[in-house]
Amino acid sequence: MNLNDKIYIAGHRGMVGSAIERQLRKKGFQNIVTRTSSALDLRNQAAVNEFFAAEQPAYVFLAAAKVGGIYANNTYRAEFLYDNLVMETNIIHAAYQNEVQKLLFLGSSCIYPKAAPQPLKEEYLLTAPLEPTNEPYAIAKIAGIKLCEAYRDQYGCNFISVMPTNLYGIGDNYHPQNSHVLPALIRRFHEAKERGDNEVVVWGTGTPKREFLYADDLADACLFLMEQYNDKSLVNIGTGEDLSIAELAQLVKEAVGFDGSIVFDATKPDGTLRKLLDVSKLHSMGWKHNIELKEGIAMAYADFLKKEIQVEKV
Ligand SMILES: NC(=O)C1=CN([C@@H]2O[C@H](COP(=O)(O)OP(=O)(O)OC[C@H]3O[C@@H](n4cnc5c(N)ncnc54)[C@H](OP(=O)(O)O)[C@@H]3O)[C@@H](O)[C@H]2O)C=CC1
Ligand SMILES: C[C@H]1O[C@H](OP(=O)(O)OP(=O)(O)OC[C@H]2O[C@@H](n3cnc4c(=O)[nH]c(N)nc43)[C@H](O)[C@@H]2O)[C@@H](O)[C@@H](O)C1=O
Repeated sequence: MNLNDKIYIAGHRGMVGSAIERQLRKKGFQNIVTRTSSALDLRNQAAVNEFFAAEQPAYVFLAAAKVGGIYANNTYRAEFLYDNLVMETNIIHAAYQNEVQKLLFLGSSCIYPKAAPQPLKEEYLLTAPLEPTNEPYAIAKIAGIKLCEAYRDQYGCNFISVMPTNLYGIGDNYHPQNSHVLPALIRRFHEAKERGDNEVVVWGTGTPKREFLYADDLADACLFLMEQYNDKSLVNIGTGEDLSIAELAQLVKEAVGFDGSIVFDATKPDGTLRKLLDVSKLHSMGWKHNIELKEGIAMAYADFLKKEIQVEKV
């Protein structure tokens, strides 16, 4: 990518899109095109075609999606399938028609089979059934991967797919039900501390294990791959380290400074028991994450507090 190339970030207001924009601007890229979802609904094929024809971006980061945690995925199953299928299909087809030089598609670690061996290697895709709570989202993401592969095979498009692990960071979604576990726990422990509660409820048994990557590290890896990687096969992006939800809850409790106890609500779903990514492919290319979990949680909590103060002021 040259510094004056036109780059479109789909989903630039989201946690990942905004981190990609920060990284690009830090490196001196200025010719960045963005649209909010109200200015351009990416489910509208005619509007997407019109946008690409007018703007003619050279590079595309596809970070727009319907995103959420285990409850949202399991509840809004139709939206997670429909919105994601339509958005990625519209963008990938328009990128082909308008001769975009390179496109990076963001998938997710949930595309791998529920019972796959750990750590999850890229070649485990489509080898066994998926986790039921997020099957619609995973099917949409797998379709996105297959679109990138098919447009490469048939038309020679340089479209690549990356599979991030669970992410967190600046601008995360703190919705009490729809968010992912890390922002949900930051909010729940913080509110419990403010109210002086004795306990905090954590969903599930606490035994599932998850891997967490700070969004700015993910953005750095996306830029690295946009510059360096031109192959058909997917690339996992993570830290290669995981911990149990009970251990994560303890870390968040300490970061927030909550004194009470943690209780587990086993009536809530655990989801996949483990989904640790094998990141040896990315490491062998020379990329490794920078921000460790404890430091990242402290930064995410600081961002949460800043937003909470802003909301109080309005
Ligand atoms: N968060 C995570 O833990 C993980 C995320 N990912 C992937 O990373 C990518 C980004 O996720 P993340 O940043 O967390 O998600 P966010 O929910 O923070 O951001 C999603 C973005 O998508 C845009 N968007 C949603 N619907 C539409 C629409 N109909 N038309 C136009 N834009 C739309 C939103 O735009 P606007 O703000 O303008 O409404 C928003 O900026 C996704 O592909 C996700 O699947 C992968 C693994 C884990
Ligand atoms: C990124 C990834 O995100 C989703 O998958 P997930 O990894 O299961 O995501 P999660 O963050 O919501 O939960 C992780 C674990 O944590 C537990 N848990 C405890 N307490 C809370 C809690 O308060 N909220 C949430 N959400 N989970 C909680 C929860 O029960 C589960 O065991 C996918 O649907 C899919 O979209 C995807 O790709």
